[in-house]
Amino acid sequence: MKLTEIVVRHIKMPMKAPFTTSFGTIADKELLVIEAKDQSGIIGWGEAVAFTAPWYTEETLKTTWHMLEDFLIPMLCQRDINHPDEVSALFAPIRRNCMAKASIEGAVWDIYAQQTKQSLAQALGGAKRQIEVGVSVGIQPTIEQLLTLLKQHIQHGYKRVKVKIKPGQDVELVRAIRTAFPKLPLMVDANSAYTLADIEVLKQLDDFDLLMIEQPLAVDDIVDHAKLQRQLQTPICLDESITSYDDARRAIELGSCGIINIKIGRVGGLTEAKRIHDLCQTHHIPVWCGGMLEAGIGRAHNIALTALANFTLPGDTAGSSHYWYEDIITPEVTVENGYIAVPQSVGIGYTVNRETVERFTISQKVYQ
Ligand SMILES: O=C(O)CCC(=O)C1=CC=C[C@@H](O)[C@@H]1C(=O)O
Ligand SMILES: [Mg+2]
Repeated sequence: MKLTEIVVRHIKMPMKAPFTTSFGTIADKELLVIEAKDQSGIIGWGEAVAFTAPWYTEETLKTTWHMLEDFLIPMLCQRDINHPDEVSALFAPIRRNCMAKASIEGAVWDIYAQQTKQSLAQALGGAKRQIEVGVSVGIQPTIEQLLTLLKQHIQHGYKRVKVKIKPGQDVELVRAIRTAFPKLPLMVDANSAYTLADIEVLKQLDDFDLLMIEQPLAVDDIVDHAKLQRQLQTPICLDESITSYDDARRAIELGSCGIINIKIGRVGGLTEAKRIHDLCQTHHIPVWCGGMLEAGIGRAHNIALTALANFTLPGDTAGSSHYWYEDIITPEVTVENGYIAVPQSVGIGYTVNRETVERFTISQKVYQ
């Protein structure tokens, strides 16, 4: 395939409920929609998931667009590609900027799946017909509001719930949840809010039968994560620390985690996500698919990836209506009894609704 035209659209979508973390609140999600066309007219879709500020990783929506415009699109446009795996090899000389790379690589995978008349899940090697999903809950103003929300999610059938913790809002918060929901499959995400000095607090979390503790320590500290894991019974799940196959390899070798959260954007694309999945499978490390409050295109990519066998834990890919009044794909992603059906039609398996995308578009640019 040869990409002959790429359209980048900056869109802004109002969220049904703002998502609050210790770094701030996202009330409207801004993202880039990537539309790539090959020489035969097939269109593939990708989504750039970086936030507008660099608190989760160093990338932002603006840096993503800069990387696409000045480096990645010129490297890719008009070049002959036999398989999407070649894209990450082509981008290898560019350091990091994983979300920028993943956005356009995802569109190439979509085109490839259509060319080879497979669903994206099949093209990746995924055989699951349905995937188990959980939900991630942002910080709530009070514990009562959090418990009310959790009750709704449990009634909705989500297979597990993830809540945010930070120093001062941890042990007692988890105790309150456990008291209200003794059997709830529950995990916590700290987004790097702790250091090894907090080990006594983190050890107390072992009392609550948590599925895992996500990213307790610094992003670049797999050594301290290994020290912490040796003292905890609860598995550590790494999120921000894993941006590549090699990060995962080192973390596994050191014993820094028992579980890995794979986000396609964070690791630079579907090819790298699949490599990390395969590596973890070999080492008996279960994985699950993280979320970046994706619109429908990113959500479709997450679903396809999760169809791979070692995604044995429910991910954060909740249904479209959990986030959006209106998603940009038809049909929207729906969850039934905690499952999403993996589309079997060719490509991402959902149709991008151009009218909706245009309504949400702030600016756009065409590259040839
Ligand atoms: O997409 C979702 O619903 C999951 C969102 C989510 O939990 C996160 C998204 C981005 C940054 C974090 O706050 C958090 C995470 O770390 O996984
Ligand atoms: Mg996380």
